[in-house]
Amino acid sequence: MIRNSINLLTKKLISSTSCQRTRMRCFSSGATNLVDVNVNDKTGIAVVTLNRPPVNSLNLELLTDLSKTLDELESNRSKGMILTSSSKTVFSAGLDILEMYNPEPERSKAFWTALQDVWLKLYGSPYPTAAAINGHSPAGGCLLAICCEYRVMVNDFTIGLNETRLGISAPSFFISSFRNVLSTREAEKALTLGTMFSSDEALKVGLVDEIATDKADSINKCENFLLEFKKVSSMARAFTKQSLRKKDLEELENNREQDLQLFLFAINQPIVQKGLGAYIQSLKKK
Ligand SMILES: CC/C=C\C/C=C\C/C=C\CC/C=C/CC(=O)SCCNC(=O)CCNC(=O)[C@H](O)C(C)(C)COP(=O)(O)OP(=O)(O)OC[C@H]1O[C@@H](n2cnc3c(N)ncnc32)[C@H](O)[C@@H]1OP(=O)(O)O
Repeated sequence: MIRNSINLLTKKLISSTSCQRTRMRCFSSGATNLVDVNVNDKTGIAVVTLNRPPVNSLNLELLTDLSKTLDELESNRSKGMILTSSSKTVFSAGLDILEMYNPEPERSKAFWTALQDVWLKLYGSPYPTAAAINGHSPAGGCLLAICCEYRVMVNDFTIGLNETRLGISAPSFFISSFRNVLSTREAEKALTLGTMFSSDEALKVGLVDEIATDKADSINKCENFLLEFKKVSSMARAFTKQSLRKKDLEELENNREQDLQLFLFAINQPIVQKGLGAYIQSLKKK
């Protein structure tokens, strides 16, 4: 994937004049409506909205749609992407726990592979990315946000990688993108404690970059961030970002099968199944 991106950057260099003239058109993410894409014709910035009520939990279908969307943005030479949610209170509840409970082997494999794909494409995207976090963002929800280069969070919600609170360790690619945002010290403290930060705490520690009053304000602030790149060569920008993230990206790319087997092994442990069952019940009893 990194090689593909570098090839793409080289092609961009060769045809940079015509690229700059290209204007992006609206497109849909595919057959379902789990991801809505809205491209601003004037700025070329795409607002990508997760749309899987009630809490945007990331199941195979949502991840597959998101992955396709990221492919389309890259092939359309997107000017930038803002990731947000159609829910009023939840950005994303993280991985769909039902994908891990009583797992069906082939589906679990496809599910984790789709998550790996999304992470590689979002974390390594050549176009600039920002998250308008308009609701709670635990675990896999936080993962999507930290893959982006900038985060604006609406007040009064929570965000964090809380896996240890659920009795598991965050997978290594979750950890590497978290450490890309926070200092190693802050990341270690938050990951081991499974801290869920309030919007204000997240701002203080640097997990988010700005606070917004509502969704529209968060999108507006993300857009302002992305528009700053108008002054910067898109190729130089993308190359710099990918160079900084290269080690993390290669770490997963070179160990995808091992990472998959670790996930399959973990979810197939009886003790994990028992814990997942209890957790699902606790969410339903709320
Ligand atoms: C838990 C994992 C344990 C073990 C796995 C073991 C090994 C696996 C190895 C590696 C993978 C590890 C990686 C994990 C990363 C993850 O992302 S795990 C998911 C973690 N997410 C959460 O813990 C969030 C749980 N949800 C909430 O806290 C709240 O729902 C939330 C604050 C997001 C919203 O609150 P609220 O608006 O009040 O909504 P409800 O709580 O009432 O929920 C509405 C319905 O949605 C269902 N639901 C909520 N979250 C999930 C989810 N993540 N997956 C599936 N379903 C979810 C909830 O049950 C309600 O359903 P109902 O309407 O009652 O049928």
